[in-house]
Amino acid sequence: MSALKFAAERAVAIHAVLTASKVCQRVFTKLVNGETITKKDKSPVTIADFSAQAVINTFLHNSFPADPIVGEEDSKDLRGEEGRPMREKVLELANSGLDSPLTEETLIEAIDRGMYAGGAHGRMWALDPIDGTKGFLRGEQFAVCLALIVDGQVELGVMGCPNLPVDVKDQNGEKGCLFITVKGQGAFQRNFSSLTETPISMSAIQSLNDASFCESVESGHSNQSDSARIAHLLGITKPPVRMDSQCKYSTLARGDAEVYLRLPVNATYEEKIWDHATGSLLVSEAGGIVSDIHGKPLDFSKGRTLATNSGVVAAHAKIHNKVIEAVQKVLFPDGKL
Ligand SMILES: Nc1ncnc2c1ncn2[C@@H]1O[C@H](COP(=O)(O)OS(=O)(=O)O)[C@@H](OP(=O)(O)O)[C@H]1O
Ligand SMILES: [Mg+2]
Ligand SMILES: [Mg+2]
Ligand SMILES: [Mg+2]
Repeated sequence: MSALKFAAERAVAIHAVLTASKVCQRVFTKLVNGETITKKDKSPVTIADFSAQAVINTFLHNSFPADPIVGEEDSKDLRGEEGRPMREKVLELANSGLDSPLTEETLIEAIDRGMYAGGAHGRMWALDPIDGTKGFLRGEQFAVCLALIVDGQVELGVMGCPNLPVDVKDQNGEKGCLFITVKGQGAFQRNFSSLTETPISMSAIQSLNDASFCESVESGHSNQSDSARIAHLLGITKPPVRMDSQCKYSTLARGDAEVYLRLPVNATYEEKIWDHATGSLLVSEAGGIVSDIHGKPLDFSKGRTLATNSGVVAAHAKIHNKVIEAVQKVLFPDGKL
């Protein structure tokens, strides 16, 4: 019997994401105070974001040296005298997850291997070393997200969610979930503490009255007043589940919520491919449909951003159409785009 497609990539991605997730957990328990810097776009970045990107890029490079990587972070703020204090901490942390230690030079090289421009041809990895950095800093949800994209199609995704309860019904129980998906092979959940993978699928609710929807904690990332109006129109009565990061996608994929709305807050923001690659495949392999607010599939072939899409709407395949109709009614009441 031949091995399943992308078996080697799957194994490497699992090991890389799990190792990076544990590095992030170590950072959180040790610090975090005073270890944050802010990029020009005002988004926070911590020593954990850099260390996780260095660790994952190193694993990828060791196993698939020809594969380019589209990673969120770059080493600009770690360079020179100014960057020294942060660089030294990142080096120590990254090396805590690696068998062969990096030097300052190879650390910078590893991080900057994530600067690929993306595009429609060939293989590439998309990496968000910490998605939901704000959630990470608050001690809430964040996710380490890695995806393999081939010719513009997401083929594989692995997501580490260190703070996500293994069982939604036991919020104080064990935390730390790994989600794994390969196109055509389904979606799976594993606990950090166990090797057993369990298939997951979305819940097929009978009526939207029973549905719950997920959205960002940050109102600057998704328009929460529009989503409240859409929920009302759909007859959704439960309050929104506000959660940081791509944990929203895994929450849908394992059946804990039915709809994910990410509604543009301004006309110029382009969603980043690393913010959606892993999560969108998880949801579609678990029985859902992921599109933009117009019902158009997300197009990962346009470079580092989803330049031709606007927002995100994810829902069970049976109700996705209805959700898009409501989104359009609320966002474009005159039928004009
Ligand atoms: N204006 C705007 N609109 C939409 N999205 C934006 C915007 N600005 C930032 N970002 C990206 O949001 C990523 C965090 O995702 P979430 O909003 O789901 O989580 S959170 O509520 O911010 O914690 C966050 O990812 P990380 O930087 O990896 O945390 C950003 O890439
Ligand atoms: Mg960021
Ligand atoms: Mg992100
Ligand atoms: Mg990030």
